[in-house]
Amino acid sequence: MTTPALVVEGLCKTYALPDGGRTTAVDTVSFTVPAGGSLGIVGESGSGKTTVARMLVDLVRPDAGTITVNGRERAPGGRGDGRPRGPVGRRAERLRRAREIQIVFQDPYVSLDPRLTARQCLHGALRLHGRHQGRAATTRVDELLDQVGLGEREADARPRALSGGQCQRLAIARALAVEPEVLVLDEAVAALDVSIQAQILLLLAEIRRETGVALVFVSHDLAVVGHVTDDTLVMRRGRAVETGPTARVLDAPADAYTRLLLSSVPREGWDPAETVRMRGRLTEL
Ligand SMILES: Nc1ncnc2c1ncn2[C@@H]1O[C@H](COP(=O)(O)OP(=O)(O)OP(=O)(O)O)[C@@H](O)[C@H]1O
Repeated sequence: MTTPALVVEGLCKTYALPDGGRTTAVDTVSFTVPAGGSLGIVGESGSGKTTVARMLVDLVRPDAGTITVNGRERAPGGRGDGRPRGPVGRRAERLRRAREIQIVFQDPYVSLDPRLTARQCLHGALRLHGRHQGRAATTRVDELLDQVGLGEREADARPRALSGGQCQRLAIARALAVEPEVLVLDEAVAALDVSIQAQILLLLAEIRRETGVALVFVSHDLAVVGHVTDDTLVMRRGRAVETGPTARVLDAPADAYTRLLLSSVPREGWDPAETVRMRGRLTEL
């Protein structure tokens, strides 16, 4: 059997509250993404999706649990194998971990450097990770631009001269420049028009096929997750309430909360009052 791209076991996170108490954001969440697989993490606002995504890329330190990429366990907080390191060693370890898992956020205008053209941004990522140099780097940048569908004009434009969809393509190319094992997309199409969303979703499916990168797709939008993932994990109040093949979870949800999420999506003959009633029954549980 091939080693899974990502194994997450018993991930927990609580945050301090101003009154001195703590709130549980993520409670014992576990999942596996096979090599080249794609997992959707869905749930309403506040269910803990972003906290999971941020723990995967070292932006939030888990209280407990393990994250294993391609059979190699990531120690919490980027400590690597636990050996003492100087600043150079710590930087090398940080970069090594970044090459395992990359993330694309909702707002590319915030995550991209406004001073750099698309081409400069990609050259910078290759240089930082020592991926390619000289002519090989130029060729690789052209390949990446082509892979995400950015042309000559966009290549020499800065983010403010690009549309939201083009910026998101650039953010995806920058993540791919690092050749990660796992790509996390945190609400990566949420801010885009529906037609642009569709283009980015198709692009991600193509990239997965071509590169074999495993995807973790965090979204509040069940329709989006339905298009790009093999498996879906549903989160409620920090816990995984249901997980399984996406088609099964969306067509025959086993959990009442998943049924509520599905019933909240407007469609022909939709009855919002029934959704409100379902929510009322669920909060009593
Ligand atoms: N830095 C923080 N300090 C305190 N509480 C936090 C912090 N970050 C998140 N939380 C709380 O943790 C819970 C989970 O938040 P999280 O952002 O992970 O949820 P989410 O499902 O991604 O929601 P959204 O889609 O709105 O981003 C929420 O109750 C939130 O208020």
